Amino acid sequence: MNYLQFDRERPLDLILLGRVAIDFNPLDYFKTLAQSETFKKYVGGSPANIAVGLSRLGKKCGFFARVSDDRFGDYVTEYFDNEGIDTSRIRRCENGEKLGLTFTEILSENESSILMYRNDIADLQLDVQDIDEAYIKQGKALLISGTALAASPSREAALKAVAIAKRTHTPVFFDIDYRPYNWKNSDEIAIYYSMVAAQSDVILGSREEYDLTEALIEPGRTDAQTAVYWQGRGAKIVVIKHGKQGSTAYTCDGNSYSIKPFPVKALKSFGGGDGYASAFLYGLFEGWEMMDCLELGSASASLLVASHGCSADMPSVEKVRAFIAQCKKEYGEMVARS
Ligand SMILES: Nc1ncnc2c1ncn2[C@@H]1O[C@H](COP(=O)(O)OP(=O)(O)O)[C@@H](O)[C@H]1O
Ligand SMILES: O=C(O)C[C@@H](O)[C@H](O)C(=O)COP(=O)(O)O
Repeated sequence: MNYLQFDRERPLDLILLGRVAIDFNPLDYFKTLAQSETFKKYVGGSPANIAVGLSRLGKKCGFFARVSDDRFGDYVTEYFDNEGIDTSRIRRCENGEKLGLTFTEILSENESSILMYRNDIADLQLDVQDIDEAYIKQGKALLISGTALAASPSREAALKAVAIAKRTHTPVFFDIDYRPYNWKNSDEIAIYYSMVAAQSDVILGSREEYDLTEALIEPGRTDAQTAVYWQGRGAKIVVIKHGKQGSTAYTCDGNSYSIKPFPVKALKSFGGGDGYASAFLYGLFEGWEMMDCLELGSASASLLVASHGCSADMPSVEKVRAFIAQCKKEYGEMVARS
């Protein structure tokens, strides 16, 4: 069943709004951040990773962002150009704001953490004037990354993009993407997350992220209650992720579909969410059955947690399919589905 109607005439598949940043992942991992001495640089930022992921899967992405007016701004923009992402709406900051830097710590395969440098941050300078209807009308869907709601002027820019998307019948995807940095308090998180969730067609988040979103409405909901509530406000698909336990997609016809991670030797515990989102959304654009969307998402997530990078390790469709086939051969057809 197709839960979403995409206008196939529009040239861009997904337009994303949010941060483009830089990750520094330790090459001498399984040590503390203090002990690690050598880091590899990658383009990062959850929505940037998703854009790269979707591009590698063959979809055309555009991006609303502000980046620093320096060599790192050049670096991320050139990287996007090389990946085939449209950078016509990526603008430079005018007052010296800097790109976000994320240093990661990989202590063991399931103990990772991230340390973000986000003061005077470029991505939150996205302005209402950067958002134009003509561009949004070129996209089959718009993705809002929740961190863009943390402060003005990016907050208003994101809300303007959602308003235009609604008016132009552009489906809205909301990746809640909670990062504690830059938020002032939990009330603001709940207010702005719930405002965008109520206008979204697809919502993706962890249980913790839905708890933050629902804090002023009704704390302590179950996953099923969460799904029913947002579907009552128009969501067609509500995806709730539980890390290594797997994830469930609740669809507006009252069904739910669950998937588990594909078995893999993990290297780190971050990056899975972005691999998952890009491959799951790819399946939606292709009009696949929900279980097939989840399977591709979960398999891509497994490949990402087994990789050193995030953006740089986003797989092609062929690579994910080969991985799924290999797992089914080794563990049986129902691997991840049972
Ligand atoms: N150790 C792991 N092995 C395999 N897959 C994993 C592992 N940890 C997470 N994943 C996959 O990554 C997905 C997203 O992870 P999760 O922690 O829920 O979100 P996020 O990365 O956005 O915080 C999970 O639904 C799962 O498919
Ligand atoms: O989102 C960021 O700004 C940092 C990411 O690039 C980072 O690599 C990461 O944490 C990925 O997160 P996840 O996919 O949500 O686990």
